[in-house]
Amino acid sequence: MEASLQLNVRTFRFQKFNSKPLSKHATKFATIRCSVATPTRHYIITLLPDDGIGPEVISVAKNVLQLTGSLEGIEFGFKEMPVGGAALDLTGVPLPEETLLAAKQSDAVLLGAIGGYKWDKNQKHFKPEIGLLQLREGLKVFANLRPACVLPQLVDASTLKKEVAEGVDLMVVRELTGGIYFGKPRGFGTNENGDEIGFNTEVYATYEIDRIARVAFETARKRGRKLCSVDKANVLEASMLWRQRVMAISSEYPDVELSHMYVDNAAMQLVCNPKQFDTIITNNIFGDILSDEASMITGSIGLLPSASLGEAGPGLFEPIHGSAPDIAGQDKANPLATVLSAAMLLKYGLGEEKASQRIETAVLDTLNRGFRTGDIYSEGNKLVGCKDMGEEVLNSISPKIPAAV
Ligand SMILES: NC(=O)C1=CN([C@@H]2O[C@H](COP(=O)(O)OP(=O)(O)OC[C@H]3O[C@@H](n4cnc5c(N)ncnc54)[C@H](O)[C@@H]3O)[C@@H](O)[C@H]2O)C=CC1
Ligand SMILES: CC(C)CC(=O)C(=O)O
Repeated sequence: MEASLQLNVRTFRFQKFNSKPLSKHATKFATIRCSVATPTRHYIITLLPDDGIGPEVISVAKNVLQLTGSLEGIEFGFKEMPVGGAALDLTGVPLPEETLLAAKQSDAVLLGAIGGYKWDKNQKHFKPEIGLLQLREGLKVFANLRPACVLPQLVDASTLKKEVAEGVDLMVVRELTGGIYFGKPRGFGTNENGDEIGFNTEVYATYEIDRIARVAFETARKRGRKLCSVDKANVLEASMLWRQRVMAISSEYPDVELSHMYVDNAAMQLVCNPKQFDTIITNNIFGDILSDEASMITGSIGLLPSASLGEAGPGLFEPIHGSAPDIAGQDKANPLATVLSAAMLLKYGLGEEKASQRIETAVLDTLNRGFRTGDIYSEGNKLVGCKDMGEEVLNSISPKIPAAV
C-alpha cells in the first residue's frame, strides 16, 4: 500500500470530548483483550525504535497498533530494524542498507527517535542524525505534517495562558528533504584569514517549493482554508524564491487565503496569538524549530505526532521529539506522540481511518480518565510512567468484558 498525498492529506483534527470521564467504572471490569474481527487486511510495518526513549515509546505504540488491528480486522507484520545510534553500534553506519530496504518494502515506517550523548562527538558521517536524514531522503518523504492541537483536557498543561492556548488547532507543513539540512556545499574549511569555518547551504529548487506548496494548499483546503507561508524573504534568496513560488501556486487555490510572515515574527506570533494560524507552510529548518515551539502550546513535546509523505512509497511516521537522553530508561517518557503517530500511520499511510479514529478516541479517553505522564501532569490527575500510560491507552481501546467470578 502506498501513501498517496492526493488521497491521504486529510484534515487531522481531534474529536473534542468534554472532560467528563468516559469509563469511571473501568476498574470493576476484567480487561480481556481479544480479537473481535477476522483479519482481512495485512500490512508490513517497519519499526525503528532506536535510541534513548525511542524503544520505550515504540513498544507502547506497537501494542496499540496490534490491539487496534485485532479489533478492526487488520493484521500487522512488524519488522524491527536499526537506525541512528543503535545502527552505528551494531553495524558502524547510521543507516544500514538493510534498514532502508526493509523500510522501502514495507507499507509504512514507524520511528521512535535517534541520537544521544554517546555519539555526539562522532564525525559527521557517523552521527545518528545523519541516519535519519538519509532515511527521509531515501524514502523521498518531502512533506512533513505536524499537527498541534490544544486538547481541552490539557489546556492547563500549556505554558501559555488558558485564554491564549484554548482552541489552538494548527498544522505545520514542513518541507523535509531539502533546504539547509541537505544543501551543498557544506563542510568545514579555512577562510582567507586562516580561521576555521563551518558552512551550510540553504537551497531550494522551484520543483521542491511547488510540490510542498501544493500539499500545503490541499491541507489548508481541508482545514480552515487559511495558509500562512513562513520564510525569511527579507534576507535570504532561497526564501525570496520560496515566496514567489508559493504565490504562483496560490493561483491554483483561489479558495485558500494565503498570507506571508517572516520566521522571526512567526516565532513571536505563535506564543502571542497562536489561534490566528490554521495551516503553516515552511522550509525544513524553520519547520523543525517552529513545530517544537508549537508543541509547548499544546502542553508538551511528548504529545506531537508527525507524518512524512512522498509522492509514492511508504510514509514515515514519528513523534516530533528526539531521544530525550535526560529521561531515557527511566519510564518517564510520554508515549502519546508516538501513539498518535501510529494513528497518523493508519490514516495517512494506510487509509485505515476507522482504526486511526479508534486510537485517537482512546487517547482522549485515557486523558479524560485523568492519566498523565510527568510532562503533562497537573494536580488532581494520576501520575503514571510510560508503560502504565500505554496500558491505560490499551484499556481505553479494548472492549471491557466483566470478569466471570
Ligand atoms: N526525530 C528525532 O529522532 C530527533 C532526534 N533528536 C536527537 O535527540 C537527542 C536529544 O535532543 P534534544 O535537543 O534534547 O531534544 P529532545 O526532543 O530529545 O528533548 C528535549 C526535551 O524534551 C523532553 N522530551 C522529549 N520527548 C519527550 C517525551 N516523549 N516525554 C517527555 N519529555 C520529552 C526531554 O526530556 C528534554 O527535556 C539529540 O541527539 C538530537 O539530535 C532531536 C530531535 C529529533
Ligand atoms: C535530528 C534531526 C535529523 C532532525 C530533527 O531535529 C527533526 O526533524 O526534528
